[in-house]
Amino acid sequence: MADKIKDTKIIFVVGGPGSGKGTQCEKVVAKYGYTHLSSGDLLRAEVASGSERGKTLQAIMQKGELVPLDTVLDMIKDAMIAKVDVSKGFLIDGYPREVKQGEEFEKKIGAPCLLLYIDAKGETMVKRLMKRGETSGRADDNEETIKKRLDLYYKATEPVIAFYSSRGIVRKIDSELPVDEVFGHVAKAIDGLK
Ligand SMILES: Nc1ncnc2c1ncn2[C@H]1C[C@H](O)[C@@H](COP(=O)(O)OP(=O)(O)O)O1
Ligand SMILES: [Mg+2]
Repeated sequence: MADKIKDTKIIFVVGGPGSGKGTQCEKVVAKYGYTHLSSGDLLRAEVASGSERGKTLQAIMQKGELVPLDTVLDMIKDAMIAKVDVSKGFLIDGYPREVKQGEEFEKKIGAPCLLLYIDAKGETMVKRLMKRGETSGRADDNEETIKKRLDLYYKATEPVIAFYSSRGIVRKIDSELPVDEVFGHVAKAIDGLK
């Protein structure tokens, strides 16, 4: 795993809930053929499977809390292993949620070459999530859980950005702009990779 991963780009996509991570990742997949792994989507798939593990996860996610570190990391790692032979790069969307998750990822998988920091204002994220909640069917897209997710984002995830900034791999993307303009900046950051 470690050997194969060495030649594959790993990009962390970090931002608050509703900032537009998933939207931008889809566009990166279309243009660059990277593999998009959303930690939230992986977890929701586990919930949908109806497994015992899924039931435990659902209760945690419904409260807007973080699921245990090892669970998410194992799921991401399995998904990466499944794709490593055919993948030009990996977009790790919504992970790390806290500095410790980043450290564990690097120990078990590898180092990111870029962190895309998808940045939107708190009020913008709430607005987008409330709108998404009308159709997403996501148990956590409701006002009460959104508030908890935002609080946790500011407390746990913003330190992740500071942590990787010191390494010089963070590109801050203004996600208040229209989707295509945001993507213009995302593409520039990816094109800048060696
Ligand atoms: N730049 C942008 N302008 C307007 N709406 C946007 C946007 N980026 C995303 N959205 C919309 C699409 C979704 O309904 C909602 C949340 O986007 P998302 O990609 O699902 O966010 P995330 O994956 O970060 O939670 O906001
Ligand atoms: Mg998402």
